[in-house]
Amino acid sequence: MECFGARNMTATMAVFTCPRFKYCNIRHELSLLKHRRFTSLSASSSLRQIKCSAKSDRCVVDKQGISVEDEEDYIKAGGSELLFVQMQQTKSMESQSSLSEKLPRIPIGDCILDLVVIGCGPAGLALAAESAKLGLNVGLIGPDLPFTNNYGVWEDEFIGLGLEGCIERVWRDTLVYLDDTNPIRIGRAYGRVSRDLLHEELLRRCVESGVSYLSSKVEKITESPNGYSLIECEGNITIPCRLATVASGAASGKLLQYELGGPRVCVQTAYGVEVEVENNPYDPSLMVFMDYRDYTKHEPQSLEAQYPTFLYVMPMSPTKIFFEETCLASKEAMPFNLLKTKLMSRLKTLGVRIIRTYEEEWSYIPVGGSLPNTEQKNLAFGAAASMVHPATGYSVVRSLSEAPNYAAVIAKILRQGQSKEMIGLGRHASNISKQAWETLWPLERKRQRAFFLFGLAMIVQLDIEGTRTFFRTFFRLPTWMWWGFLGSSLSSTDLILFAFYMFIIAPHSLRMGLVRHLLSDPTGATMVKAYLTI
Ligand SMILES: CC(C)=CCC/C(C)=C/C=C/C(C)=C/C=C/C(C)=C/C=C/C=C(C)/C=C/C=C(C)/C=C/C=C(\C)CCC=C(C)C
Repeated sequence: MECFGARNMTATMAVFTCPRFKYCNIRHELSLLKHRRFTSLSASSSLRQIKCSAKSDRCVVDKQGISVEDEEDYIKAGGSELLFVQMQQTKSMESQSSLSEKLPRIPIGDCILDLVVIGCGPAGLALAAESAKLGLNVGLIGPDLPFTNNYGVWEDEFIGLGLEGCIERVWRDTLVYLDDTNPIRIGRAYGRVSRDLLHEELLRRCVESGVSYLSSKVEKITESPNGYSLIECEGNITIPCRLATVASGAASGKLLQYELGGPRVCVQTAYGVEVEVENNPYDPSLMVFMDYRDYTKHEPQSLEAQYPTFLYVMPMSPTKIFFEETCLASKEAMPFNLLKTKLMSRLKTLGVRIIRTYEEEWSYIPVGGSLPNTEQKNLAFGAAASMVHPATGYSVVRSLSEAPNYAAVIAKILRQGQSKEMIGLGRHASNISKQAWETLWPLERKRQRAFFLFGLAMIVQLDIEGTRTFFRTFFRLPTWMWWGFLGSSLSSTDLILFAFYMFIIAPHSLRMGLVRHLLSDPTGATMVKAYLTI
């Protein structure tokens, strides 16, 4: 059982995670909470949260993405604003196999693993499997948790990864509504990933390639006198390895260092429900990527109006629908109760009547922020390596598609390192991780990211009308441009073309906004600098 604290938050604050909620013991959690002295939680609010947390899976980070497990230590370190990353409720994950049952246990003793991957989400499992396939002796460490997210993907991208078998539902076309007139037809099939099938598939790859596993939480990574990484886990277990890669999501700050003085972290927040409804107004054969129509007509000054949100709709059948009210990005996290209120009032105006709720989902995705410090020996992958697309919040496809190449580079540097160790240069060999970091974040990728961060900073300052104008222009770009933008496949040169194209087709107000933003926002100067760096 792990326990996390939070304060300065809205009514539903993060409390703890419970690996497999069926084993929860509420009394035990209460005493843990008291022990950890979460002074800012009143008894009644704790109780309410414990009840809901007994069915949830959450984790706390501060604004820098640092995982916080002991509030007192955190306050001593000068932290103040804690936020939770993600919370899932009322979901059934029983059908997913447990990693401990399927994978052999990491041998504890003198054995030195080639690579330890920390974190058992899609990025961690994919990297562990790909690395072991190349002959490395790979250990995976992290809590044995099921996948809880509802991932949505462009079908073509998942086919490209050979993972089409994990898509549970495909919509042949996708719509974007920006106003009450005709929706934009995207002309691209979208799919909902079955979290159970994806988990099974990635686990199967780990089993086949010989990954070993330890269900534990990593406390810290240190270095032994002979240059090995020591993965210190709870319960005084230490696993030695030649290289460690942290893939435990956005809250991995405790195990990694990030560049100082980078752009601030923004947040994508969403509240979703999978429900049985009456009067579904959406065509069940089409997925709605973004419905930015405003049904609530909030006062311009109201809090609701300050956060432009859209509805993301996946009709699973004519009556069973997944609705997610989403705030694409904001400087401060949009309170979840507000997202829920917005969703319910939108559905009411649409005439949708909920007759049964199957699932509820809260999603918190930090976007933007700093890159990991690429001088450090420990590597990172997935959200821990800042691989989340800053302007969309998507990351799974990028992690899955980059895993084979990243694994190949890790295997190569470990082989090079091995020959140096053999001739006695082990400890003095130059930082063997540098090549891997450069594979993940070469200059070209940094330029692209600087461009995305500029776009993100632009989006977060737009009001609802500005947002609609922005996306009306974005979706009028040539298809290859906006497809490539969303899939992070445009080169930095393509992105310049993209910017000029967008500028040319944009209405006057947006053009002025783009130029103003370029000249006045710090991300504009950073982007120009990144483009000029060779
Ligand atoms: C659970 C989970 C995992 C999740 C859930 C949540 C959700 C539902 C989500 C969803 C999401 C979405 C849908 C998203 C989407 C997104 C998008 C579409 C985005 C887009 C973006 C765009 C952008 C940013 C753009 C940009 C642009 C730019 C930057 C431009 C620029 C230009 C310029 C600069 C110009 C200049 C010129 C001269 C000066 C001449």
